[in-house]
Amino acid sequence: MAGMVILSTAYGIDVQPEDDPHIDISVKSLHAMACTGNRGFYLVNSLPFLKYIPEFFPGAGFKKEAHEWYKSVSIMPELPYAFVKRALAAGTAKSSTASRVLEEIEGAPDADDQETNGPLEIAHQLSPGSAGADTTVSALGTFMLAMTLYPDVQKKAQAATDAVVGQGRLPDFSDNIPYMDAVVKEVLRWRPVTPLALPHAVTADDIYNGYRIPAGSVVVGNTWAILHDETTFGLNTHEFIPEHWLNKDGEINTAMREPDAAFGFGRRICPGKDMAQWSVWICAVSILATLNITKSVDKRGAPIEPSGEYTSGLLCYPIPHECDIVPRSEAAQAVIWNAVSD
Ligand code: HEM
Repeated sequence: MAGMVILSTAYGIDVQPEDDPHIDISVKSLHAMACTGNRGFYLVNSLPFLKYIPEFFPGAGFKKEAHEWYKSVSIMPELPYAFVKRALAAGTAKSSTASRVLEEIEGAPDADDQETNGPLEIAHQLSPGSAGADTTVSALGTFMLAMTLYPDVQKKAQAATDAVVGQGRLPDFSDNIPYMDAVVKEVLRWRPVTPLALPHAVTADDIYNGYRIPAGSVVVGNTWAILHDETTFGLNTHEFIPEHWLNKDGEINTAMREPDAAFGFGRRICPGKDMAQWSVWICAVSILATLNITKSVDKRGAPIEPSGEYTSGLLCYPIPHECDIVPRSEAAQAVIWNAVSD
């Protein structure tokens, strides 16, 4: 779903339900980024001369991986770019970010300037749209985990949703449900998708807390620490508590420090952050309006506890867990059937 929304908005691509080449290549590339994005994950990050050792050398397995991953990461921007170019030429392109950018560039006076508008450069600038797919999937996985582990939060969120939406329809973006806004923010805070954000480089010499940071140094924003800081969020930051984001009137507290820390920092902050939060919001609120999520039970009737474990890397995903998902009522079931048959 996340990949479909992003590829359709960014490139006007209708994703195939199965074995879609754009999704496949994004999954492979994002896996590569997840494995390599954290600074220091590979020894070659700290000892750059290691990149010159031959591939057959003991301990040089990273070079083989790099070769494989390089292929997917290079194709990822080119594939959807070629799709849009073909569609524009054939007059079949749907309106998308890429089609609009390309049309604009083609009409510009310096359209032939390969230095600034080379196809690959454009493709690379557009490509990170795929960055949103896996990150959104991870956040939705965390949402399902939180709902399984925190039934009281689930009930509260359902009550808040019912009070606005009622029983006979699915929620939509016009529904103002601050508690659900807080649930989404808490999903991104409790288990941030990129706990160490993305490494940045310092552009000019700097001094911070008495430490000299020369230009060019790599700095890593500790998203996890920022989002678990009790001086900002109050107590129990290791628990899933949407109230961390609410003021005493039950509205989103707009005075929070670094409310978007889950999306990185500075000029390179995630440009898809609004789309991401609204994508997670509409999924979460639609799920809670119609379905109950509970822990599965084993043969003896004992609840199966989710491990709560995550993968490690640049992007972290919850390890899949068992849970039971059932319609909340016959009315909810009818709403689901109507939505599916539309
Ligand atoms: C829950 C979902 C998401 C999370 C947690 C997330 C998080 C991040 C983070 C931490 C960064 C690095 C920022 C930095 O360097 O400081 C980033 C970059 C980026 N994200 Fe997202 N993201 C999400 C969804 C999306 C979506 C939906 C899109 C696009 C539709 C998107 C597009 C991008 C792009 C293009 C960049 C690179 C920006 C740059 O380097 O200038 N992301 N994201």
